[in-house]
Amino acid sequence: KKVGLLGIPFSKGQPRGGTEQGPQAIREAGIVEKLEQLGTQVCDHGDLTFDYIENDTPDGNVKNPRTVGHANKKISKAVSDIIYNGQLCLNLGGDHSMAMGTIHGHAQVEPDLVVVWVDAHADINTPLTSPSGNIHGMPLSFIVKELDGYVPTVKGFEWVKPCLSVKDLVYIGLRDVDPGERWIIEKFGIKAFSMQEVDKLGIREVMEQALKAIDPSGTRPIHLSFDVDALDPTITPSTGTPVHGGLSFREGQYIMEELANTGRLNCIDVAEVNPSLGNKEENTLTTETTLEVLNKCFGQKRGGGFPSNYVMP
Ligand SMILES: N[C@@H](CC/C=C/[B-](O)(O)O)C(=O)O
Ligand SMILES: [Mn+2]
Ligand SMILES: [Mn+2]
Repeated sequence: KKVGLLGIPFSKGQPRGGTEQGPQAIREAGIVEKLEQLGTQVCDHGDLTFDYIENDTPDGNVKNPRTVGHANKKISKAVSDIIYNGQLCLNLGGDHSMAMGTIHGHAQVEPDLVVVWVDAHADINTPLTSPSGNIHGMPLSFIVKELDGYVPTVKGFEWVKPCLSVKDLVYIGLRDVDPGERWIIEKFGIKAFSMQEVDKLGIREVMEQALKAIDPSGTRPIHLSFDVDALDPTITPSTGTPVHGGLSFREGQYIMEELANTGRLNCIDVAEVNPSLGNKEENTLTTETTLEVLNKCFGQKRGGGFPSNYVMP
């Protein structure tokens, strides 16, 4: 499958500038070359450009609503087109508010998708439960059908059609979940493997149970939304909301290897890389770690490999 690469240089879902430099940092780390080395054809769709709405005052406590809403409408369209063209859509963010658009867009073409959300955070606060008003903590609440009655209309989001059921969502890596989010997870029985379950069960068992929970028949398209802050901050320091006790480099790679093995990864978000946070080596560490984890989605094997045309000298 060809990979359609889409840059989403966006930061208005949270207050720290810098995630708009995420796509460039991941590109400069060599993502295209790496994919091509793995024998994957890459169609680089470039970076989206966004309109910053003038005096975008908060709606309730929701910050930058029109700018974020408008951006995600554009993201949704762009992702729909890439998926419609049969490409594996690789979205380079940008803050995690982008996932409202990427999942919405993916679902327009593949409504039977399931979502694997790898993150320290649940990102399912509603505008009324959010402690910060930052939309990168709310993307799922706008698109989950069962939350329709709990999410007030927000200026700029009139276009959003809830497109995901709670039974088609699974979390891996949670360790900083707000009360409203925990209530939603329990009330709707959302499958959630926090770092406690990762420690208790081990990553192999977590992946087995996670995939069985959302896709027991092993047939559905998978949307991976990967927030780099799911990994331990010692290996991805340049991110806006770091939380200690994260996934190890090996656990991160294992998750991606197991998702790649399904052969049904159709859309991947890489969110919350913020090159403006941390120093040069922390930036390099963050993007190199991200690439080393991400390349396992595309067939990079820790056991090694050789090109199909390899001739032993
Ligand atoms: N739960 C917090 C933190 C949100 C974190 C968002 B992130 O996962 O995309 O980094 C909030 O709602 O403000
Ligand atoms: Mn996060
Ligand atoms: Mn997130």
